[in-house]
Amino acid sequence: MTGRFITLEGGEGVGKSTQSRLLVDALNARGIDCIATREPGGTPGAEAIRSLLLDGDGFAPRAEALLFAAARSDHVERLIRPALERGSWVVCDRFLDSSRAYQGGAGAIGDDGIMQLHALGSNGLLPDRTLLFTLPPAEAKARLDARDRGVSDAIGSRGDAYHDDVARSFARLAEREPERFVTIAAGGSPQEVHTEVLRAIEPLIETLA
Ligand SMILES: Nc1ncnc2c1ncn2[C@@H]1O[C@H](COP(=O)(O)OP(=O)(O)OP(=O)(O)O)[C@@H](O)[C@H]1O
Ligand SMILES: Cc1cn([C@H]2C[C@H](O)[C@@H](COP(=O)(O)O)O2)c(=O)[nH]c1=O
Repeated sequence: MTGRFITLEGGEGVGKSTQSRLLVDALNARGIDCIATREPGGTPGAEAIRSLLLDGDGFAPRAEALLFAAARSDHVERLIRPALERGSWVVCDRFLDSSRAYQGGAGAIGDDGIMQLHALGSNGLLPDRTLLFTLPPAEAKARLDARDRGVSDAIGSRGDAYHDDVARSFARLAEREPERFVTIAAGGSPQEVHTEVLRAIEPLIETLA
């Protein structure tokens, strides 16, 4: 029996980490073995790459895309695939679609380039369901200001035009793959958004019955 692989995607500060925690707790409460993880990160090597990518001065565009793909490769091989193979569900805060939106669409690499890296690095693993959270930029900014008090990392600190492009790229991906993506308006309370998350995941839970 293989587990299910769920990813949470969207721009900065839309509530992915909050919803990841609520979802994992809800699945565990239903008796479904489930782990939470994140990208870039999730294994010691990938967390080390995360620090290089986000805490330093940044990289040239191709090096940046390769580093995200390398972190993902280690994460998939050492954590995600083994968990799925033993039947555990995996909830991942960001995955491939972040690379497609940030480095592919908004960056210089393009979608084909990101997908080639993913085919080589992670054998093309795709999630069973991807939840795309959307929020007007001003609301996301207010949440980030309250959380981070003006401090942001090497990618979060890119300008509004870049982040607008990221949001458009995510929307295009969701439009192209409606069988995998569910878009969720993230402007309600955490509990209201969580209700929509459960609605989106219910079909996967029903496959267990
Ligand atoms: N539905 C919500 N309503 C109001 N505030 C929220 C909501 N969801 C999350 N927050 C708050 O907004 C901030 C950002 O949320 P969170 O860290 O979950 O977002 P994120 O998408 O994971 O951010 P990042 O892209 O930086 O990783 C946090 O302080 C969190 O407590
Ligand atoms: C996986 C992934 C992430 N990013 C960017 C998006 C964010 O700016 C950071 C991650 O920070 P968070 O607080 O954990 O959301 O990294 C990216 O550009 N490409 C990717 O593949």
